[in-house]
Amino acid sequence: MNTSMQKKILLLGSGELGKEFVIAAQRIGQTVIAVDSYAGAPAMQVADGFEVINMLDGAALDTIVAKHNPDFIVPEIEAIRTERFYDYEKQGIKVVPSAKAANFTMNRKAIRDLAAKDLGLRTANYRYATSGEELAKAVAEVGIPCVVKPLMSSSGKGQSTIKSEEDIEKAWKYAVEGSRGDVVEVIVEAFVKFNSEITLLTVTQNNNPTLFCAPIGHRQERGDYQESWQPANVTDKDIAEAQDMARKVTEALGGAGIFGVEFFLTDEGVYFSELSPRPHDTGMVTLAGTQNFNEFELHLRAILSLPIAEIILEKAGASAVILASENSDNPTFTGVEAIAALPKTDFRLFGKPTSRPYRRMGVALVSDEVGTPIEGIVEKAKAAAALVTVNK
Ligand SMILES: Nc1ncnc2c1ncn2[C@@H]1O[C@H](COP(=O)(O)OP(=O)(O)OP(=O)(O)O)[C@@H](O)[C@H]1O
Ligand SMILES: NCC(=O)N[C@@H]1O[C@H](COP(=O)([O-])[O-])[C@@H](O)[C@H]1O
Ligand SMILES: [Mg+2]
Repeated sequence: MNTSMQKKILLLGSGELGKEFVIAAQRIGQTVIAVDSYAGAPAMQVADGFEVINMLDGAALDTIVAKHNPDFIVPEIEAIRTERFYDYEKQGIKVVPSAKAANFTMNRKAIRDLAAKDLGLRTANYRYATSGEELAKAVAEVGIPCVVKPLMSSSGKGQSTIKSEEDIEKAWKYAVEGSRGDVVEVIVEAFVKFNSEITLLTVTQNNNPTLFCAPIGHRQERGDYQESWQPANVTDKDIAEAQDMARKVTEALGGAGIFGVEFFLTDEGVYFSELSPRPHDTGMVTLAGTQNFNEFELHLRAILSLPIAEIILEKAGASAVILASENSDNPTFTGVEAIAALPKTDFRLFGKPTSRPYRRMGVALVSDEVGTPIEGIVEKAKAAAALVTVNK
């Protein structure tokens, strides 16, 4: 029997999250083939091999799965022909965290219906629409203000808030343009007036109990995260409620790996929003050394069925994004010396070969002793990120 710990991992999606995952995997001798729709993607720069394909093309996926015959398939983005995953699972390949988890979260409808209808979790009131007319009817039902999102999108792409009836047509067009898959359908959610929002990193394991990280707070603009911090200030009651919901939804999806479960905290209690069956962008704060294992190391350990004795909060920390402002085929950075000179501060530049307005190109990371007021750490991270400029 081959008891080699060295496994072959096919990573589907090769952005900044994938890059850190590959680095974690390389450190313990794993082999990773990184896949994305363009060459030179961040994770490809550190992987053993790479493939450039359209991951929504099932035949193209089949070809590379057959070519590499991996032990594990690790999805890193949502827009993948995830229906194929059920077959790969039948062939004996481990899909992470499970074919069902990747397939259900690719489409907001599947995961929202599972959470709200099957599991009875508290969510914003919602409807679906497949045309501008249906959207107008849906908006009338959920009420204004409301949020419109393509069923297949992430990082806020195609998302807008309807504040009056005049916004409906614009919201429909914007959602169709921002949709990533081939599905022309949107979800309309009642706007939740939350006090704050959190990501609860939840680690499901093959032979051990589910573990939770300290909650991560974050602030979003245009549906995309700007700063995140850990630990977030959350009452014990809200934590218990969020953990209970995270446990229910991750159990229903199955498999082993890290999940980023997103919640809104309101005066009426905790609302489930959505989840990533993989490391979460707001979880990049763990790269500041806030925990004994960062979110990428936790994902890897769970996948390989390596025991995780405990997750310890070792530092308080914050991350702030470094965004591009223009299109460029050769982006460069200024201010790197300035950020490097700051105490208790670190940074990542992802090495994305091109830039576009608002594309995330790097992240600033600040940490301090547990108990240090988190607001001050977030301000430091924002100031650090602001030192770095992406030039075209
Ligand atoms: N119903 C809602 N009420 C209030 N705010 C909302 C609602 N839905 C989304 N938002 C805001 O927009 C942000 C992004 O929404 P959501 O997480 O659904 O988008 P996404 O495109 O899946 O983003 P990502 O892939 O980065 O997680 C939320 O974190 C929240 O700040
Ligand atoms: N919220 C999801 C998320 O943060 N995903 C991360 O962004 C990359 C895409 O970036 P790009 O659009 O700049 O190529 C993805 O590959 C993943 O690492
Ligand atoms: Mg989200």
